[in-house]
Amino acid sequence: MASNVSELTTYMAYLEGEWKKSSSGETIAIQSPYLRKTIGYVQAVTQDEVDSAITTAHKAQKEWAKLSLSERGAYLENWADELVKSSEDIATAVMQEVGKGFKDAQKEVVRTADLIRYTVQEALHMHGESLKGDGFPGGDQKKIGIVERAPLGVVLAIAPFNYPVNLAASKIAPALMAGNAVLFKPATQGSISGIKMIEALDKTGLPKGLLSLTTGRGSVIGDYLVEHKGINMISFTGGSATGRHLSKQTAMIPLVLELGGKDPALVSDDADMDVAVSSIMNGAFSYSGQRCTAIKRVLVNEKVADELVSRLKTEIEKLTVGSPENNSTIVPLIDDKSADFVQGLIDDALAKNATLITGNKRKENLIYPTLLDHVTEDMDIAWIEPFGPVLPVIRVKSDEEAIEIANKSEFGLQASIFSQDIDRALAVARQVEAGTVQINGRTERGPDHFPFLGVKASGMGVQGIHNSILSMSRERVTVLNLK
Ligand SMILES: NC(=O)C1=CN([C@@H]2O[C@H](COP(=O)(O)OP(=O)(O)OC[C@H]3O[C@@H](n4cnc5c(N)ncnc54)[C@H](OP(=O)(O)O)[C@@H]3O)[C@@H](O)[C@H]2O)C=CC1
Ligand SMILES: O=C(O)[C@H](O)COP(=O)(O)O
Repeated sequence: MASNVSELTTYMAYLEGEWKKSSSGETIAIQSPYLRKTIGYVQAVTQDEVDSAITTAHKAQKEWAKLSLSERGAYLENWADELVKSSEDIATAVMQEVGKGFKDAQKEVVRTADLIRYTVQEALHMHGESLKGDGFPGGDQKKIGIVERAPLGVVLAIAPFNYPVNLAASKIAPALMAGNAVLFKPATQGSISGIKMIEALDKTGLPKGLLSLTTGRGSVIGDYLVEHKGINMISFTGGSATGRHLSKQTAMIPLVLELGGKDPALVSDDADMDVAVSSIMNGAFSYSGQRCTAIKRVLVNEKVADELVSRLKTEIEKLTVGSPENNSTIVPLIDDKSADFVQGLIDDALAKNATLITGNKRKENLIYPTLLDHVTEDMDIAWIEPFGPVLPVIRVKSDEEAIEIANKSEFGLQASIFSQDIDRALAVARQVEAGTVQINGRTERGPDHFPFLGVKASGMGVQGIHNSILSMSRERVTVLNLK
C-alpha cells in the first residue's frame, strides 16, 4: 500500500489482519481542509465485513489474553517505536487531512508513542488484591478472596477528527494491554491518519484478527457498530450530540464518553495578568480552537476586564493565520460547514450587541481569530461550543457571579481559574462543575496519565491511562474456601 498522501491513494481497510478493499466497492473521498481538494480515498466497509471482523476478533482475543502482560507489552513497545520511525509520514497525513500545523502533528505522534509506552508500564504495574474473609463480622479466616482484572472481550474504539492519532491510541493501547481485541472506527476525516497508525501496528506482527479498522461514515455504519451484539465495551470521543445518541443506542454495554465542552476561564480581580493572558491565548486559539479542552469563554471580573481585553486584542493580532504547512496557529477549520457554524455564532452575538474587538474576517473555511466583548447570556456564543477561533468575554461583578454563569452551561469538561490567592482560587475551584479545574493554567487533557473526564453533557466515565485500563477490564473474583 502506498503511503504518501500527496499521491492520490485509495487506502485499504484493515480487516482480520489483512489490508483489503471493501466488498461494497464504495470509497469515501477525503478532502483536505486547507488544500481544498481530495487527498485520498478510504473504504466504505459493509455490515457483513463488520460481522466477520468481530467474530474473528473474539477468537483472536482468547489467545491474546493468554499471553503474558510483558508479551503483550512487547508488541505495543514495538508499535511506539514504529510510530516514531514513521512520525514524519504520519504527521504529514494528519496535517493534510485535518489541517493541523505540521509541528503540532509531529508532537501528537511522539506524544502517542509516549502514551503507548506509559500504558505498557502502567499495565505491568497494576496489581489485584486479596481480601480476608474474617474482615467482615462472622467471616472466616479460611475464606480468601482473590481479585484480579479480566478483559471484557472486544472493545469498540471511536475517535474524533481533531486528534486522529492520539485519541485513537489512547483507546487502543489500554484495550490491548487489558487483554481485549479492538474494533477501531476512526473519524472519516482522520481515517488516513488512523490507517497509517495501524500500518505501524501491523508492522509489529500483531496477531491477525486481534484488531480491525473499519472505515466508513458514522452516519452509515455507526449505529450498526454500536448496537452490535459482539461488542463488549465502547470508548467514544466526539461531539455531545453523537455521544448522547450513542448512550441511547447502547444497553448493558460499558460505555465511556468524552464529549464536547464550553470550558470557562474565570479571571478574578487579583489574577496575574501575564499568566492569564498567555494561558487564555494558548488555551483558546491553538489549532484554531478545535480542541475539546479549548477555553471557550472568559468570565472576567469587571475591575480588570478592560486590561484583559486590551491585552488579548494585542496578542490575537500577533497570531499567525494561514496554512498548517507554515505551522500557523490559526488554520482553516475542518470543513465549510464548521466555518458557517462559527460565523453564525459571531453574527448572532453582533446582532445582539456584543462588541467586536478584533476579527470577524473570513476566507472560505479560514476564520480569523475573533474576540467578542460584553457578551451576554442571551447570545448563543455564551453557551454553544464553536470549535473555532472565537472567544466571548462575559464581564462579571464577583467570583460568585462567575461561578454561577460557569455552572449554567450544560457542559462540564474543564475550567481555568486565575487568581494569585490560592485559598480563593481553591474555594472557587471546588464550586465549579467540571471534570478538571486548572488553577493558573490553561485547560488541557495532558499529561496523559492524569484522569480525564467530563461531567454533565461533557461525558461519562474517566479516561487517562490508568482509568482507561480499568474501564476496559473488569474485576474477576475467585474465592478460596480452605479446609
Ligand atoms: N472530551 C474529549 O475528550 C473530546 C471531545 N471532542 C469533541 O468532539 C467534537 C469534534 O469531533 P467530531 O469528530 O466532529 O465529532 P463527531 O461526534 O461528529 O464524530 C466523532 C466520531 O463519531 C463517529 N460517529 C458519527 N455518528 C456516529 C454514530 N451514529 N454512531 C457511532 N459513531 C458515530 C464519527 O464518524 P464520522 O467521522 O464518520 O462521522 C467519528 O468517528 C467536538 O464536540 C469536541 O469537543 C473532541 C476531542 C476530545
Ligand atoms: O480535543 C481534545 O481536544 C483533546 O483531548 C485535547 O487534548 P489537549 O488538551 O491535551 O490538547
